[in-house]
Amino acid sequence: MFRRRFRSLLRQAFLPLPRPAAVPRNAIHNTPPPLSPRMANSKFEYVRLFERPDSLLLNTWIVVRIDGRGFHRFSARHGFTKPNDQRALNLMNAAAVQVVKDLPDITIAYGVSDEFSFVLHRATTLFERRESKLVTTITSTFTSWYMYLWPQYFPETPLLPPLPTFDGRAVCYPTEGNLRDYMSWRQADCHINNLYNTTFWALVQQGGMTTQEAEDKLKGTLSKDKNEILFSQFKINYNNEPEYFKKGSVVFRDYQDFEVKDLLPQHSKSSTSTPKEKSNSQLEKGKKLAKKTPVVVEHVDIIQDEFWVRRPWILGGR
Ligand SMILES: Nc1nc2c(ncn2[C@@H]2O[C@H](COP(=O)(O)OP(=O)(O)OP(=O)(O)O)[C@@H](O)[C@H]2O)c(=O)[nH]1
Ligand SMILES: [Mg+2]
Ligand SMILES: [Mg+2]
Repeated sequence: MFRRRFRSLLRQAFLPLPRPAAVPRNAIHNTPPPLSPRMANSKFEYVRLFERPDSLLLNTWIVVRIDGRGFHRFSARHGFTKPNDQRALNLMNAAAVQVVKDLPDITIAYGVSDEFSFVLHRATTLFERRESKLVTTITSTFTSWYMYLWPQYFPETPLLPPLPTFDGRAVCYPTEGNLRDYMSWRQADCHINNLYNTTFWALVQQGGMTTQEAEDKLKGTLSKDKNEILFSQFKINYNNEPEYFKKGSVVFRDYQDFEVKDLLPQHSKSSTSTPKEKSNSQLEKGKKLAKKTPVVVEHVDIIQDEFWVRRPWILGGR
């Protein structure tokens, strides 16, 4: 009796693991599968089983951030002025405006240096929220426009290889608070880098230091120290530096007040305050309105509440 049970346990322990249902034998052994009515197109179609679904989590804010590849070298090769090249920043902004115009689901974008973050509304269903499709579309649309618009912004400077390319990534933020913190993080980074770069290049260009000497001087300094160096040595009041450089660039649709009511969720008159589902015609109307609304670029604070409170459609629409 005991021996029989022991044998059966032993048998069970060595039973082969069940094969995962989704991966057919032919996918592993590279032999053509038997044709089934569902795979009637060609014997090769089974290779689709290797593709993985990559839809981003529902009901989360999607941020696609693109960043220039090797722009340290690219900017030197094309003679960008230091620390900020107005033409280069204008070109980045112009390309970003085209991306926002092309994709109405982008509610806001923020750019600094060689990067841009594009925010897709948490309700978006664009490309079924497929990560690779969103990231590659936004990145390549931006890159194409950057190349196309180059001569307008650098009429005297031909574009030289290696041509500009951008990488892209998507991150989902589950709450409005997380998204606001992300945007604040990028803008705070802009301020920190700009203060550093402004002081660094003042020491080099006006103070006659080598880049190594300037780097050594700034090592371990705080913001107030850099402000002090700028003011005492170069009579530069950092607060008076252009907002463009201090705040970066915020790109968004500038709706008029009377249009905003069409964009925000309507609350039903019943006791519950759940927003009503929008009908298809309302959604279409919203899309049309988005298409004809000007996309603007501003250099304003997005860390404090004011920007968001004054533009409720950015986070509240849909
Ligand atoms: N002179 C000048 N350089 C700029 C300007 N904007 C961006 N850059 C350069 O672009 C670089 C962007 O930094 P990163 O994105 O961290 O570095 P990267 O060289 O692009 O390298 P990867 O992004 O890792 O490929 C800066 O360090 C600058 O060298 C500008 O307005 N003027
Ligand atoms: Mg870069
Ligand atoms: Mg960068």
